[in-house]
This record gives sequence, C-alpha cells and structure tokens, in this order.
Amino acid sequence: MTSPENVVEVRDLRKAYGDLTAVDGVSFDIHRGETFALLGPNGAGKSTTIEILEGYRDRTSGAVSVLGVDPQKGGLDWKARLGIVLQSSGESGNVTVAEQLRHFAALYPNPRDVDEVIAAVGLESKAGALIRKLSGGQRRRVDVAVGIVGRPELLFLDEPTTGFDPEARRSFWQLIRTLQSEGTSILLTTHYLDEAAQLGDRAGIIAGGRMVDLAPIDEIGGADARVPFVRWRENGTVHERRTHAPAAVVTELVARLGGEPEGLEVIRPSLEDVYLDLVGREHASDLSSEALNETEAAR
Ligand SMILES: Nc1ncnc2c1ncn2[C@@H]1O[C@H](COP(=O)(O)OP(=O)(O)OP(=O)(O)O)[C@@H](O)[C@H]1O
Repeated sequence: MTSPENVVEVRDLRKAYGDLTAVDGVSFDIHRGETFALLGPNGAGKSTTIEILEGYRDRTSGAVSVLGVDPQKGGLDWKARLGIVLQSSGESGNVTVAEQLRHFAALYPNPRDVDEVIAAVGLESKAGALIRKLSGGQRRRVDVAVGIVGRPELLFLDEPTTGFDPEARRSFWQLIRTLQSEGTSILLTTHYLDEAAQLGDRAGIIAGGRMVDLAPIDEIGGADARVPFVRWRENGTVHERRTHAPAAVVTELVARLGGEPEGLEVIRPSLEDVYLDLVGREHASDLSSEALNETEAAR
C-alpha cells in the first residue's frame, strides 16, 4: 500500500496486551527523506508502535507498511534496508567497538566504512576498547553506530541520546543532519523536546495510545500555540498579554510607564511548552472521563 513518497504508512493501528490497549487506533505516514518525531509521555505507546514497524512485535489490528512491506512478513532483504537503535541494546559487549561494527557491517550488502562510522559517533579513541568497559553514553554511541553502519534507508532511533552529555548530543545532532542530507528517512522518539525541535520535520504526539496531534514541528498545538506573550510587573502584580506584536506592546508599556517596565519578559512558547500543554490537557480529559464514569457508576 505504500506510495512512493511514503516510507511508512500506518492506518488505525491497535495493540492490546491482555486488557490493556497500548496503541489505540493510531494513523500516520513518514515521507521519504523526512525525520518524523514520535513524542509522548512514558507508557504512551511509542515503543510498542516502533517495535511493530520494525517487525519485532505483532499488531492486534490495523494496516502497516514499511518500505512497501508488511513488517509481519518482512524478510532479510527488507531488514537490511532498516537501521535500528533500540531503547536499550542488551549487548553484553565482550568485544571491542571495532569488532562489533565489523561484525554488523558484514551482514549488510552495502555497508559504510567502519572507521568512518566510529569517527562519526566520536569513538575513535575507543575503537579498540571492550564495549563492556565503556561508559553508558559511549555504549549508546556504539548502538547508534550499529544502527547506521548498514547505510539504512529508514532509521529507527528510540531515545538515542539518553545518557549523552550535552556535547555528545550536539555532535549526535550533527551526525543526524549528515544522514538527513544523504536522504535517510528517520523515525525518532525522544523525551528531549529540544532534540525533536532541532531534528524533526513533523511530529506526532501520542498519549494514552492515541495520536493527539500530528503536524509540522512548528505547527504542533495549532496556529495560536506559539503566539508570544509579554510579561511585566506593575504595582506588585504580574501582568501578561498575548500578542502577535510584542514589540508594539513593549513600546506602549515603556511610554505609559515612563521607562523600563519591571520584570519585563517576551516569551515565545517552545515545543516543550506546547507539548506539555497538549499532553496535560489529554491527561486532564482522561481524568475527567474517569471521574464521570465513577459518578455514573455511583448512581
Ligand atoms: N510486553 C508487554 N506486556 C504488557 N504490557 C506492555 C508490554 N509492553 C508494553 N506494555 C504496556 O503498554 C503501554 C505502552 O508501553 P510502551 O513501551 O509502548 O510506551 P512508551 O511510549 O514507549 O513509553 P516510554 O516513554 O516509557 O518508553 C504501557 O502501559 C506498558 O506498560
């Protein structure tokens, strides 16, 4: 069912674990060459969704196509076109970084140069070190290296930078930008909203197994979500005004107050602010429907 410009198509995907519906009717596409960020709180259903797309987990219902193939039927040829960085690798790591990468590179028809990949993830000085002797962040970089060594068309990154120091995250972003410029399509999950904003083209926000928003990163939350506000203090009270023209509001304030307004701030909501608002609202509506059910049950 995949159209040529979509590398992933998901329609009304559902996954139940016994009584728990972890993914509840999710639909989205990933266009060729784009980075799609799947965002949501713990337990939202992101890993379940990704694992279904990777072919590691069966779905309860719905249609899924990844690179034109149903993941439940994907063979080795199909797997070789994917790069996968799982949430945790579970590798014991009794081999060196270079050995590990050479081992994985040999599994692919057109792998990247192992030394280049090691350099790209910033592990040149650790190429000969045993993986089990690396720090948590360094091991995570090995996971990323394994994910890209096969030159994947579609790369799954499940919380790739957890445990990275800020400098390592910046160089990881640089690496991802290189992959993007080479045309790699990417599905990214992350709890770092700045990472999603830096790398993502579009985002899907998933909460309670449902997609609560799906839009280009800058449009998540709707047109009004990013309208800035001006905040200042006057006679001991904090005032806020939302406006498309913050400079005009500040000019007017300065004229009226005859100088610098106390505590002046102009704040443009970040993706994180918009996300927290969206997910918080979803949580509140879950709570209110639970409360309603309880009221109904009590009658
Ligand atoms: N194998 C399993 N058996 C039963 N329940 C599961 C299983 N795997 C996940 N779940 C449940 O399904 C729900 C969704 O889990 P999932 O791991 O997909 O969430 P997530 O969005 O990836 O969360 P996180 O951000 O914490 O990684 C959770 O309530 C989780 O407890």
